[in-house]
Amino acid sequence: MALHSMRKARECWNFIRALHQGPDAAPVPQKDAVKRIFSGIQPTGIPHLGNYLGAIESWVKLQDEHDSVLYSIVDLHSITVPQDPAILRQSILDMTAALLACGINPEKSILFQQSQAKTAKEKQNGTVGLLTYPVLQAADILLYKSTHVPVGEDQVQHMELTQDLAQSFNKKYGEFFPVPKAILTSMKKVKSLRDPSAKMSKSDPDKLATVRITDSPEEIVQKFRKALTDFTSEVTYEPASRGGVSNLVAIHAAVAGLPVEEVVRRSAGMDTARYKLVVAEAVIEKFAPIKREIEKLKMNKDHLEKVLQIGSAKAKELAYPVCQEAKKLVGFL
Ligand SMILES: Nc1ncnc2c1ncn2[C@@H]1O[C@H](COP(=O)(O)OC(=O)[C@@H](N)Cc2c[nH]c3ccccc23)[C@@H](O)[C@H]1O
Repeated sequence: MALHSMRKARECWNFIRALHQGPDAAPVPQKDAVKRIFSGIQPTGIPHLGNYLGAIESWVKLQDEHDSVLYSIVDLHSITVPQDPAILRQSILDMTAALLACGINPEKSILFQQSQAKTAKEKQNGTVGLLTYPVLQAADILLYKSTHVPVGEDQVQHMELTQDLAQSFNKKYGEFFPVPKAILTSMKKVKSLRDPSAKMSKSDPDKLATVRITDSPEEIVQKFRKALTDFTSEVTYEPASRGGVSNLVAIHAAVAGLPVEEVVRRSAGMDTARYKLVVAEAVIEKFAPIKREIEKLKMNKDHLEKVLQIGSAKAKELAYPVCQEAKKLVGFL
């Protein structure tokens, strides 16, 4: 999300807030609410290492640890750039297959399609929330009274706006929305393989920068072989001064499930050229079963559609009373 859009959204919110200035309700301290986990991913393209280590892997753990967990395939967010309808439709199913293959279990969490889980009434009320990306994201989160949002570092600004919106609403109408907290993993910012100062991203024009879950072993080896490091051949973990090799160490530790120190210890005496192949091998091993499962799931379109239909209906059920109560508080109902 470009910074200027973020600023615009904040300006927009301040404007809305100014319009609504009236006698403020007394601030009520937040109670310990039931925990509700919520997160989302855009259906554009195959998830990459950053999505996986920064978000999806922790989503899988969280569904085991908490009772109320929702994951949204945020198709409404994806149309901020032009999308071919047939490709978008397919991408939503592909993302469903990828998330299921990564371990998202619809018995443990609600996996749903954002556009299908908006209540009918809300659609008619089409607000600024549907027009500005960060405000729509805040609406996603607040609509389910979410308390915790597992995301990568790039979403922190959006979380701050969401917190602002929740607090402002509560200040005016009394405690209603929990102020949601971001949950960040140790891999909150997986770096580009070609530029360790930038995050790994789906839209990177340099195809070698981003490792996708479904890349072939050959592609993965090629991408790591070409990963930008420095002129020191030793493998160390010094993110501030050796961003490239440290990113490889962090990825290696995460996919192998080992502490960074252990990974560094095991690579003693190895040069970075050889180490890149070790990391590539670890990533190939991690993604191989997921890749196989994606291929299997993609053959069963009916199943994928069913999962989304059921998930979207459940999400809608949770959203409806929140939406109604919010409308009552505001005076729409
Ligand atoms: N290089 C990286 N390193 C670590 N984590 C990363 C990296 N790249 C991506 N991520 C994380 O992956 C998740 C999905 O990314 P999206 O860009 O689809 O994510 C997005 O575009 C959101 N705006 C989607 C969204 C819409 N509504 C929401 C409500 C709650 C949470 C998220 C959403 C994210 O957690 C993202 O932080």
